[in-house]
Amino acid sequence: MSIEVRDLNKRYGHLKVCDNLNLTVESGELVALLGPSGSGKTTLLRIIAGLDVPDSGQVLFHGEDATSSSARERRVGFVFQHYALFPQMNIFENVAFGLRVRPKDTRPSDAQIKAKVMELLKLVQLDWLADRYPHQLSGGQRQRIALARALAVEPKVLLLDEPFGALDAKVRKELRRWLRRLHDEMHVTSVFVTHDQDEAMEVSDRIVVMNEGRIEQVGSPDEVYDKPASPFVLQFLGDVNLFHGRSEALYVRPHELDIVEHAGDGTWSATLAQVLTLGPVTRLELKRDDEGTVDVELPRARWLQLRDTLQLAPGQRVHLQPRRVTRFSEPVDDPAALI
Ligand SMILES: Nc1ncnc2c1ncn2[C@@H]1O[C@H](COP(=O)(O)OP(=O)(O)OP(=O)(O)O)[C@@H](O)[C@H]1O
Repeated sequence: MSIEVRDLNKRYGHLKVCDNLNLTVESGELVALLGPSGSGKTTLLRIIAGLDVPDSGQVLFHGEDATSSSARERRVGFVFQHYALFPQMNIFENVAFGLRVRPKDTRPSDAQIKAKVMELLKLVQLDWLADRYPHQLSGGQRQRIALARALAVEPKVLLLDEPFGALDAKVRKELRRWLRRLHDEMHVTSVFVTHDQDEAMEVSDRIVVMNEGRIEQVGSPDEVYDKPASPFVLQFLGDVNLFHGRSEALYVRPHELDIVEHAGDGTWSATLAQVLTLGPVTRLELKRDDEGTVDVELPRARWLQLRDTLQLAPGQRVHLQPRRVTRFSEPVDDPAALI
């Protein structure tokens, strides 16, 4: 089931939350809506779901106008950040719920419901928890059950709003990989809201980067990272150093800078201020002559080699060689304000 959004607009008072959005999600794709808080991701997701009505524009499901059809008619499944499982029902009944409340003529038999629920619980690898109650599960397990429950009614489209937002970093990471694998097995067209660029990069086929109600760029994780369409995208997808050229802004990511022994064409000079070891990576903070700072990230082995050969220590002058520079002609006054 493909999804198409055409010329979509939505305002809350004076605030344009969806500003003429156009987007196509292909059948079977997993797409992330990525952007800072307030950029309109959830509103767009809710409009796709049929939970919110746009001021103008259309939502098409499989080429057919669905703008005025209800969430139920659209057959979408949801998973939210704080998905409330029914506390008084055990896990089996939570997953079975959507099937049990179907009208009589389309409701499966008890045996069919049992088979379907157990199949889904196996799919999310939690069939051994069928008799437990939600409060007896960890947060990560609850989100997996929430997903099984959403899938029970065989949705044509799966919509996930920060589904792992409330979980700790390690569990989030595990669930991301797990969601990717699950999607590869199921191929349900899925749209996934996140403000976490690593999550979007790791899970999705394509990323839609949003900012202030507009779509800044749509592309594969590699495309948006390697060929950002705007300074906003570049800065939102990771740390970056900004240098001002004559008529352009030059951006270099910390890991795209190296330290070299001699000044040369295209090198910059700065003073080493701090050295921080972050596992396999060493992060250097340097002071520029214009009072700004530059961050450099080196593999730890490279740092140790440089430190020993160049006798590097805080206070020392060093030469920086960028491996890659991204240029935008628009000068940006305050890049921090964009994030
Ligand atoms: N029902 C509403 N009434 C008024 N304003 C709203 C309503 N829903 C959302 N907004 C505003 O619209 C803007 C976009 O909200 P939305 O939830 O879509 O953003 P988001 O990108 O999902 O942000 P977050 O990551 O914080 O959830 C915000 O400024 C929000 O305050």
